[in-house]
Amino acid sequence: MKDIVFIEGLKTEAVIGVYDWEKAIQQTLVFDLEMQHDNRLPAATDDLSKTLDYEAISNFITDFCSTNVFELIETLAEKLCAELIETFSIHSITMTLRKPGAVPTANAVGVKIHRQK
Ligand SMILES: Nc1nc2c(c(=O)[nH]1)N=C([C@H](O)[C@@H](O)CO)CN2
Repeated sequence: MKDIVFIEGLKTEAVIGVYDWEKAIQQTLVFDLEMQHDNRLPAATDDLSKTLDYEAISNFITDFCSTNVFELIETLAEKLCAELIETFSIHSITMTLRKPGAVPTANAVGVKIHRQK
């Protein structure tokens, strides 16, 4: 089963970073998510409650980022994936997390993880 629900380019603000100056500011993070989900049941029933609600998940991510402080983006990605899997009963997630301001000479830096229930 290869169906997915995805979220692309979700921008959030977070206090994140290893250096002291980073602990006093908000920085932009950008998320891409691919979540495995059998889309046949929601399609057959036309019922939002049978699918992964990308709006609810986006709001959850935004809220998580604004209420948690970490040094590494690895830690944020790991803990957020665990919470999403538990809260929304997600079978598996591939999460790409970019920190656009971190290395001005790079197009993008970040992490990509895949986690399963
Ligand atoms: N693999 C990582 N490398 C770095 C991280 C990180 O979270 N994961 N963080 C930093 C600093 O916080 C950086 O973003 C400041 O510009 C450096 N390397």
